[in-house]
Amino acid sequence: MTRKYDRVPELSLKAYTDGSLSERRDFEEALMEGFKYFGFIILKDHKVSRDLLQRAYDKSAEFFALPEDYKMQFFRKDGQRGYTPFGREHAKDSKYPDLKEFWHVGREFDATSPLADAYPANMWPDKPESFRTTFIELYDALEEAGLVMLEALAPSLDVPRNFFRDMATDGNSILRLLHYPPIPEGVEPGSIRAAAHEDINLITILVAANGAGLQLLDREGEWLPVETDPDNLIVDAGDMLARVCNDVIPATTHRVVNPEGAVNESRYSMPFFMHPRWDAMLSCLDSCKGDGAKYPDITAEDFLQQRLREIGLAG
Ligand SMILES: O=C(O)CCC(=O)C(=O)O
Ligand SMILES: [Fe+2]
Repeated sequence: MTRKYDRVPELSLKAYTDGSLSERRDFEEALMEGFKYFGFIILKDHKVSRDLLQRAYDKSAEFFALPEDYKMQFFRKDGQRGYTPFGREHAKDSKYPDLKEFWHVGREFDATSPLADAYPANMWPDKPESFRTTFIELYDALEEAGLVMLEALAPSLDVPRNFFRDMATDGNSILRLLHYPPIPEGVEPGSIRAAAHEDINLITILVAANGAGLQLLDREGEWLPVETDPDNLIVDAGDMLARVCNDVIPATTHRVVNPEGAVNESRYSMPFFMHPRWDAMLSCLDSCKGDGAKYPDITAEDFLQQRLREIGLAG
C-alpha cells in the first residue's frame, strides 16, 4: 500500500510562534493534515530545554530504581496521582497488563484556589532530591507547548483561536513518567510494554523516549514506527478531541512493542496528557457535524471516569 506520506510530519513550533502570517498558516495546515492522516506529528524547535529533559529522565530513573516497598507508599487504587506498579494497567481491549510502571503528576494548586478540590492532590516522594521541582517545571513547560498546539488547531476546525486553549486551561492534565523495565522472563506471550490503545484526552505531548518501540496504526491498518531525535516532542490526538470533532481527527491507536534481539534494557518516556477542565462539556463542533453528531454530549470528568474503569484504574 502506498502511503501519502512515508513518515510522520515534522513541524517547527518556532515557525508558528515567531513566524510570518503565511508560516503560521502553513503550520496550522500541516498540523491538521498530519493529525488527519497519522494522528501524530513531530514537533521540533520547541522551548522545552534539553537540560530540563535530561534532568527529568535522570530523576525518573532514580525514582524507579528505589525499592518497591518505598514506591508502593504512593500507590492509590485510582492511579490518578503517584505510583502505579508494574502489571496494573491494561489497554481497554487487552487481557494482559502492560509491562510498565509509572508515576502521575497532576496540576498543582494553591490551597486557596477554588479548583484545589476539583482534582486529586499530588503526592511527592521525599527522594530523589528535587523530584518535585523538576517535574513541576516539566509539567509547566510541556503545558506551554501543548496550549500553543491547541491554539494552532482551532482555525482548521472553524472555532475561535482560544476555544481548545480555554477548554484546557486549568484542565485535569497529567504528566506520566513511564518506566518499562527489561522484559522479565516468563511473561505471558502476547503481553507487551503498552498494548494498542488510544489516549483518552484531547492531545498528548510526548517526550521522545530513550529507546525505540513506539508504533502507530496508520489508516491503512499497518504499524508504523514513530522515530525521532530525543530532543523533539511527539504530539498525538486522543479520544476527547475525536469526540468533539466527530472523528474528523480520529484518535490514533498506538502501542509500545518489546525490544527485539539481545538488547533488553529499560525504556523511559514521559507523555503529558492534556485534558479539558473537569466540567467542560465534550460536544460535537458545528463545523464537524456532517450528517449528525456520532457521540452524545458528556462532561470531560464523566468520560474520563468511564475510560479509567475500562483500563482497570478506577473502582
Ligand atoms: O512510551 C511511549 O512512548 C508511549 C506511551 C503511551 O502511549 C501512553 O502512555 O499512553
Ligand atoms: Fe498512549
